[in-house]
Amino acid sequence: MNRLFHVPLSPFCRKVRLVMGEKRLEVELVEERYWEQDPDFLRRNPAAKVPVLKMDGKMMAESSAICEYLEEQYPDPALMPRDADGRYEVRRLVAWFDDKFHHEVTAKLLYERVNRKLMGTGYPDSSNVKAGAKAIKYHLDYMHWLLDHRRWLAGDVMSLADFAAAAHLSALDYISDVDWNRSAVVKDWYATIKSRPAFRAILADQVPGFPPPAHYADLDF
Ligand SMILES: O=C(O)/C=C/C(=O)CC(=O)C(=O)O
Repeated sequence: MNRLFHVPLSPFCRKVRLVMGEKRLEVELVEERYWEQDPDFLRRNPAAKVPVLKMDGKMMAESSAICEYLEEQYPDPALMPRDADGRYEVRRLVAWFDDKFHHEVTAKLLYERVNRKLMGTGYPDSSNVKAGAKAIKYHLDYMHWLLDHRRWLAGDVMSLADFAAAAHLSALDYISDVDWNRSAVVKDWYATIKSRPAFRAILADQVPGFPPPAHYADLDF
């Protein structure tokens, strides 16, 4: 059985779960308190980060490397275009969300609150939370601009870029800082991707101290 060492609200773990769900790959989830640096976990990933996927006797780390491995081993349904330009655009946007969006928004809004609570490292820094709340507007506007030109974030077909973005936004949903009324096209894109069967398990996540967002109750699969 495939096994994913993860943290429920980590966007990087969510991205891998979404890709595995879309490709209908079964996986057993094991919650990992990676910040405790347990020696067994460090043996699995000396970088001490989640996600770590155990699959076919291998231990794999780094979410984008994992997702591209899954894409090559299980190409159906495809989450990367066949042409070089299309693949470039998907990779650019995955990096946008996992790097720029992550540092400007997820780390400031979500990690500042959730990780400090989980790890017991004190109270959120309000200047970080304010900076994250300002930055998310710019990012939602950028997504609006992309979706005004294309059906999906990286082009006319759904791709890994959509799952990378949705992984961050679905985690942020737990702290209710996303103004879904800022852009109707972004709201529609989110509703569409969230209705994928791959999202089911993630939407059912129970995170102690962070009840599921109220609007999840309206979802109908
Ligand atoms: O697997 C990745 O792409 C990245 C994982 C991390 O950066 C894990 C963390 O250290 C974090 O979530 O901040």
